[in-house]
Formats: sequence, structure tokens, C-alpha cells
Amino acid sequence: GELKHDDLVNICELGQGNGGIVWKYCTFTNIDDQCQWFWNSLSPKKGIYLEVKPAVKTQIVRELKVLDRCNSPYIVGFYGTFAAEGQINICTEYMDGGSLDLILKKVMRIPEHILGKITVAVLRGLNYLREHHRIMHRDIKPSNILVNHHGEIKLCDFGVSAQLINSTLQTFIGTRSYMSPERLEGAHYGIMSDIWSLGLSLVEMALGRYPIPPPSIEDIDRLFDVDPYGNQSRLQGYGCYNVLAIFELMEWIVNEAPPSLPQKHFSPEFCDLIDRCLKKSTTERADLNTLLHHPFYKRYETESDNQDVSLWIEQVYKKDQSLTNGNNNNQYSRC
Ligand SMILES: O=C(NOCCO)c1oc2ccncc2c1Nc1ccc(C2CC2)cc1F
Ligand SMILES: [Mg+2]
Repeated sequence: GELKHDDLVNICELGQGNGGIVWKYCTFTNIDDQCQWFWNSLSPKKGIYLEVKPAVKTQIVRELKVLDRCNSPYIVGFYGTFAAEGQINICTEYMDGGSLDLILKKVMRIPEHILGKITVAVLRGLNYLREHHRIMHRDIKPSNILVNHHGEIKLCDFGVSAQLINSTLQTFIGTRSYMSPERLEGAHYGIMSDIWSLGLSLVEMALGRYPIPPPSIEDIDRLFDVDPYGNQSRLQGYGCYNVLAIFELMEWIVNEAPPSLPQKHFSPEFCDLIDRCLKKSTTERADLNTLLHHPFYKRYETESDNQDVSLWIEQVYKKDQSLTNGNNNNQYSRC
């Protein structure tokens, strides 16, 4: 339905999203002129600030309404969108486990069986977007994969509005790039580019650090000589980890060999899936259908529920809470 700005009263600020402030909202409904709060409909609103003509904003809002018909267990729920105060506001389902980049900051790295569930969810989400909406995601990375305490894993921030893609500096990359070599070279790109981004994201979550430039064997041993919740400081784990400037990084992705997983620490199926996702040539890279039949995917697709993910998420936040000696600013706290 048509959400108006005064339908939403902001409760508190969730934290700085990389696209601006992400707010946690409640919607309230007038019943016999009495306002009633429905806590169950907590919905963080995303505000994307755009300096574009009103006609362009109207078109973006119209295009985003496609999200009303976007229903999949692997896609974050959509509650409505409206333009206000120079922003495009997008109200979505609240995912109380946050995004995987946030989770990764709390643990050294994500174990393979959890990454298996993440792979299943992302591939099914990509397949849903392609089969039902004929779109690719365009921005697969850990911060755009959200989880909740039920163990559900869902995608967000995908390119559903062509006008919004044109209006925002989609070329703006930030400090890291999950973009495929062909996309960085300005060549035509499509779903195969999402497959590269998935591969790179999985390697980052498996190792616990952005994998370009690839860590040396010594770095790997240092990263893995502590348990996933090791107390060793992250910096020690990195060894001579140098952060490349964004342009050097893009050059590396285009010119150097792609990263891979160390066979010593991961299953052959996982290593093989990563190698197939990170082929620099799109003709050699695995496509979506191939991956939906890959042994690594097959190993996890049968598990119907995500109780293991739910338990793991709970552990992550419990450990985090104990570290922050109980101040309740964790993701589960209601404002
Ligand atoms: O947020 C975006 N980029 O993040 C940049 C900084 O944080 C973004 O970029 C787009 C480009 C084209 N069409 C849409 C979007 C969109 N937002 C978006 C898309 C889908 C959903 C689905 C309900 C889950 C929610 C969204 F907020
Ligand atoms: Mg995002």
C-alpha cells in the first residue's frame, strides 16, 4: 500500500548503513482514532539520498513497487517505499541477526557448514530473482546478505529499479570490490558477475579477511592456528596484510590469478565450487544451473531447517555480549 512518511515514527537509529542512516521503525494504525503500536512490524527503513528531479524520484518509487511481488524465503521482505525529504525510503523486514559483514567482525571466520547454508540461500535467491523477475542482483557481498535468529538467510539491496541504478553512482566502489573482472573492465556483464561476487564473498567469510591480495601460506597458517573464537588479536592473524588502494585492487582482480581456498582447511567440494565461481573468464565460470547441481550445494540443500544456523547466530551474539560485558547494544536489543 501507499506508505506516507507520517505513517512511520522513527524509534531509534540502528546504525550507519553504508548508504546513510538505517532507522528502525514501527508502523502504527489508527483504530477508532486510538494509535496503537504494532511491535511485530518493526521495519528498518533504508534512506537513499538522491539529488534528482522529482519526476525521476517518482519513476524510482514506481519501479521499486515491483518489490511488492517479490516473495521468496531468500529475499528480505518489502513493506513499502516513499520519497520524502530528498530521500527514497525503502521499508523492509527487520533481520535481527544483521548482515554477514557485521557477523564476520564478531567472529574470526565463518565455519564451512554455515557457509554451505549461505551458499544454498544465495543461489536460491539469485535463481528466484532470475526466474520470477528476470533480474540479476548486481551487488552480492557480505553486507547484502542478512540473517535472523530463526536461522533464515536473505538477500537485499539488489538492482530492481533501473532508474535507481542510473541515478546512484553504481560505479562508486568504496574500499573493496566484489565486482567481476569483466565488470571492472567495463565489458558487458550479467548473472555470471553475481557468481564471481558470491565466490569472492565466500572466500572472505571462510578466511576471515578480504582475499585480495591472496594471503600467503604463512598468513593462512597464522589465520588458522587459533579456534574460530580465538582471542588472538585479528592483526596478528593477518601477518603482513597490506590493504591495497582501490585502484591497485581492481588492477589485481583483472590481471592476477583469482584467489582460492587452501585444501588443508576446507573440503574438496567447497574448494572446487570456489574455483568454478572465480574463473576469470565468464565462459569457464560456472553458471547458476551448474552450481545448483554442484556436490557442495547438494550436501546442504537437503537440510530443510536452519536450526544449525540459528544456534550458531545465537552463539555469535552471546559471545559478543559476554565480550562487551553485557551492555545490551547487540542486534537483538529492542530500542
Ligand atoms: O540499497 C541499495 N543499495 O545500497 C547502497 C547503499 O546502502 C539499492 O540499490 C538499488 C538499485 C536498484 N534498485 C534497488 C536498490 C537498492 N535497495 C533495495 C533493493 C531491494 C530491496 C528488497 C526489499 C529487499 C531493498 C532495498 F533497499
Ligand atoms: Mg547494502
